[in-house]
Amino acid sequence: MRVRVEDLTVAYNGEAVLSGVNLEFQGPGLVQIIGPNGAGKTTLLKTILGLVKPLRGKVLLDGVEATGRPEVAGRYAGYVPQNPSAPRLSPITVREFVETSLRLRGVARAKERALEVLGSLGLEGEVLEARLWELSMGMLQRAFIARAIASNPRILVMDEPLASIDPAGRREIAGLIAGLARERLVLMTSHEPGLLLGYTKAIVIVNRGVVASGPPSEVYREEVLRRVYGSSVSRGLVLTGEGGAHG
Ligand SMILES: Nc1ncnc2c1ncn2[C@@H]1O[C@H](COP(=O)(O)OP(=O)(O)OP(=O)(O)O)[C@@H](O)[C@H]1O
Repeated sequence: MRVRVEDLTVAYNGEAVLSGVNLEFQGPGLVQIIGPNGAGKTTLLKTILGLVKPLRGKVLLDGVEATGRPEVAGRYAGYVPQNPSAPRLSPITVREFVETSLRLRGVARAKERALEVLGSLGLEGEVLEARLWELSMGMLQRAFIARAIASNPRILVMDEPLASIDPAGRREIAGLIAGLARERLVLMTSHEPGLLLGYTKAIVIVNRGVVASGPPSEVYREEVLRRVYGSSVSRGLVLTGEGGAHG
């Protein structure tokens, strides 16, 4: 479980949003990608997943080139997108959501596997037959995590999984993420890195490029953060993770 990004430059409509990005992560463990709004965090994740094709550079997942190739990246990495949502009134149930994704991948015993993975995330009993769109944000996040890990990818990519969830639910999801990162490489973006700091092996600060990358003790320091966030650090939004700095 290794992610390597080499000399990545990504542009939208001719304007670079990430330039000269070089990163390497080895799992298992949790990597938190932080940075101001519009810094390019989601773009970095989508490029790692092959969903965005860079102008220049390479993405290697376990040594296999996945640049601009979501069908290759999808064999190595599961993805929980930002603000997961289900179309209102859609009839799909929680169980079907995960089971269908496994069937599409040709996984045998899809129903059993779906129930197993949903159960491991605390989704069981009546909730399995609830419509996806009826779930609370915390439950919906769990269903999307279940779908992302159901086929056992070695890498899990999550885009702001703690956003839009109430504080109690956020602590529960943070606990789940810490557990998931024991067995796989988890890359997540966050505006609240403080909540999982004790479980984090590396922090990457992105601001249209990589500003800093390394263990929290080296990177998650006021003097480094102040360069990127300016005064919001002194208001405690970033250092404590308790603020409302959502994007
Ligand atoms: N599909 C797109 N087409 C054009 N511009 C885009 C596209 N996606 C993102 N951008 C722009 O690229 C920049 C980086 O966006 P990105 O979503 O990667 O940032 P982010 O760090 O994830 O932000 P946030 O914390 O607000 O979610 C922003 O200026 C955004 O407006």
